[in-house]
Amino acid sequence: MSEKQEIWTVLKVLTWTKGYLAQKGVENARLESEWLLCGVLDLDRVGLYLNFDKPLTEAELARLRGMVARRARREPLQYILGSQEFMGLEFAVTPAVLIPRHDTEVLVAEAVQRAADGSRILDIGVGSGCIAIALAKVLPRAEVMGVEASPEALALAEKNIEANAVRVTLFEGSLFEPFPTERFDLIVSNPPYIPTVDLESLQPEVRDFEPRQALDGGADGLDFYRLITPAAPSHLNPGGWLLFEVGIGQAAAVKGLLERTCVFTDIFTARDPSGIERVVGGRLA
Ligand SMILES: C[S@@+](CC[C@H](N)C(=O)[O-])C[C@H]1O[C@@H](n2cnc3c(N)ncnc32)[C@H](O)[C@@H]1O
Repeated sequence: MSEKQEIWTVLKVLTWTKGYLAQKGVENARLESEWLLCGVLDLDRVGLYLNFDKPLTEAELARLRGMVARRARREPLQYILGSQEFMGLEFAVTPAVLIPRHDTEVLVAEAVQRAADGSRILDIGVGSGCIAIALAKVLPRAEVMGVEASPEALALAEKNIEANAVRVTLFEGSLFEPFPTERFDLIVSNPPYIPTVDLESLQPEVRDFEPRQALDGGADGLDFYRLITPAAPSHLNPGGWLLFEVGIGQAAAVKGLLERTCVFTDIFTARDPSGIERVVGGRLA
């Protein structure tokens, strides 16, 4: 987009942006360009299509240029636009939190099936708050709590709780630290689970922008499952459930961790829409 007096219509900008982002290695460059333009013009995609002939103002072009430059550096679209949809809810996101993934909706769905409306629920590693907030929305009488080690993530999760008008209580700390004697009916966690050696080969959007603290699961990616699983029984009510999201190829190992405690029954795995075993859970006997 040069500075000279050219008329930059929505369609022309869209075509240019798509080509530029594709050249920079951005997948789905056309769709992402549409989302960026929607963000700048405050339109939905239908509105964008209906305004293909509309020229952008200088201010709109300047704003778009900034956003396109960020995306070309492979910053995730969601950080640029500042939000991500999850379970039909809107979540503010910043580089302080992992961007909620649709695969994580499987964990929420499995949790909802096992919770009662009055359940006491703990989400370990709340991040943006997507899991805890979705659970509180579906189970409005549940007592939902979340623990998070990052104060910046906690501050954002608080905003998302308010914006989604749910009741979730947050605690700063590591794993069960804020709850020495508390027991829950359901403990859920999508912990960091990327093996440390794999971090450098992640796509740039993840490797260079999402928080390490949300990704690094230790040498084999299983550190958090090893910490949480043996500690969970003393924080669960009898019959209470422990449910994890797991990374690709980790389900068998995490299932093994639950089995080795000898106190979990009804151990199960659940697949995401791509057929990958994404959730592992068990019930305290
Ligand atoms: C994979 S992210 C999941 C975030 C969110 N629950 C989601 O599903 O999108 C893991 C989260 O755990 C947090 N975390 C890392 N170590 C922790 C610890 N020791 N105690 C509590 N939270 C921790 C990270 O800061 C991050 O927000």
